[in-house]
Amino acid sequence: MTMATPPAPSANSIVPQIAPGNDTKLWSESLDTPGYIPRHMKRSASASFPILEVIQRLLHRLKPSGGDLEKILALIGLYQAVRPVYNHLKDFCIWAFTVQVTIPENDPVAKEVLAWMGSEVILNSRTRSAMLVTGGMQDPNDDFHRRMMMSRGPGVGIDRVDDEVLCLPPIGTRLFWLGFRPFIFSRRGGHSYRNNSVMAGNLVDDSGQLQNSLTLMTLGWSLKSLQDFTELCHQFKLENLTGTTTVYFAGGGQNDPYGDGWKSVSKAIRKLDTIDMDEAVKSDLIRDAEYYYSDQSRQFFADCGIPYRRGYLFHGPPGTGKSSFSAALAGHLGCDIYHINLATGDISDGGLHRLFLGLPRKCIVVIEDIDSAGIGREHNSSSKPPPVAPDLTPDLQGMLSGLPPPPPPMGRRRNMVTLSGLLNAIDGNASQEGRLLIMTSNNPDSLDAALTRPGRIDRKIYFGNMSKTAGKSIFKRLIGRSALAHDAAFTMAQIEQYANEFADKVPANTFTPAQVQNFLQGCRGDPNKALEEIDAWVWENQASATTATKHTSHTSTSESLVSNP
Ligand SMILES: Nc1ncnc2c1ncn2[C@@H]1O[C@H](COP(=O)(O)OP(=O)(O)OP(=O)(O)O)[C@@H](O)[C@H]1O
Repeated sequence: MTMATPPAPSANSIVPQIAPGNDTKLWSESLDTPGYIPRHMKRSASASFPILEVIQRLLHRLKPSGGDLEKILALIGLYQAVRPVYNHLKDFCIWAFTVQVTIPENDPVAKEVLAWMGSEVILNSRTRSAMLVTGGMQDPNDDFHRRMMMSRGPGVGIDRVDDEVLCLPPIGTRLFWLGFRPFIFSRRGGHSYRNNSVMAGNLVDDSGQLQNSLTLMTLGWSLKSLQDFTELCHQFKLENLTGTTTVYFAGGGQNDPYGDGWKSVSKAIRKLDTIDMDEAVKSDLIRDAEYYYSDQSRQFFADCGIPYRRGYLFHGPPGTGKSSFSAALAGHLGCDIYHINLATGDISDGGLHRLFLGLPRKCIVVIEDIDSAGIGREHNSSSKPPPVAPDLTPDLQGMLSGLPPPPPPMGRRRNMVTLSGLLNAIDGNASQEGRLLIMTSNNPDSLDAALTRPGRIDRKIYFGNMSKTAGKSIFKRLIGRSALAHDAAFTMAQIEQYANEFADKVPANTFTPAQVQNFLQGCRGDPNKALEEIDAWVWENQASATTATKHTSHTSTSESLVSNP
């Protein structure tokens, strides 16, 4: 009798794997159990979601009985039912008992709020998160920026003197108190541009929330307390930012497709006495600007119903101090300066209008090199159409004269701002009042008369080449000061004499202050080197300077188109 032996399993045959410690019966039972998850799948799920592992272990330890499970499920159900009620109640309370304001982050007010929050809340409390912003240190003696630096933060020992590291509130929400009043500050970031719409130049996401913005909320029924808070932030900036001017540049470019933001940087104030120009013209202009911002003048504009605006045109060769004087004037008046460069070609009419809408009431706006922005006479609808070939038939001539203007030459971008767009932005009905507009130009004759008419431009000031007096003063500033500070061999009287000699050697009204400044910088504070090398420098540069400035060889002059009221 032979016993039938079961065939030995071959290496390729499929044999059910039995987990160690389980017998075959258990294995086959569990396979039939509804909802059973094989162990290897559990393991890979736990590896992907470690939280599942934690929950599984917790449940295993608690071993909830059927009753406990019911209670847990009931609690979850209750939470789900109560949550919408709670949300509605919360929304109602917010609506009924609080006031809030939203400020786009590119608005100057937002910068003031962020600076106050950074200094008074973030650095003054046991904060656990902050946003650090690095920028070039403009003035190492600037007290405000040192106060805002991380070195002052609790427990942080960074003491950087080369770079400025500002500590600002991070994205998120923060509660703080001003006296007995609670405030909620929220800072919202931005997402991709793709799914956003634009509202008044700002990005809005799908839920209607303004991106890159700040929201301030407090208890009450009137916005007064929030207005008071923004005023406090403004005062804080004025008190702490003494010695600096905030310079804003119109955004625009690949990273800012709407081109409507202001980017800012803090700079040490340039003093007016470092600008060399005709003293009479300079002081007349300063008096005019001071008067414009006086209460008396404000009242005059209001009483007469005249829009409260003033405009200057600074013209003259490049490097004669137009931009430098504008910056110094802003520092003198204690206001910020806003630069717009239309020649870059990436600001549209709409973008320019929004830029002007975002200006504060007291500021200086500089539209640089307005002639090179391509908004000349050719854009004026009243200007003559370009001549068409006389040998064409009258029909063809008529067709050609109606064609749009030809594309700009290769390498030059077509300007996106039109003359009417510019005029509308600077003094249209919706345009902001209170600003002092300065247009700078190297070639004012090419400007459209509409742009420079009285009311838009109230004063034209010519910035010319360097006079003898200016030559003396620039020598004393760039060479004399440093020589006196570092070399005891020099006396004031000697420097005065050297300055006179230097001024005599540089032909008057021939070179721009920028050219002479460049030469003197190369002398590294050495008066003897400056006097030794100036003759050769003049000889080398005079020919080109004379050709370039043949028509512009006189110092600053002022033409008052409209006298100040
Ligand atoms: N009148 C001046 N007094 C003192 N410094 C001057 C003067 N003019 C020019 N400079 C110096 O020359 C440099 C260029 O000056 P700035 O940019 O103000 O000239 P600009 O007339 O505005 O030139 P552009 O027309 O090219 O904008 C600056 O560093 C400035 O310090």
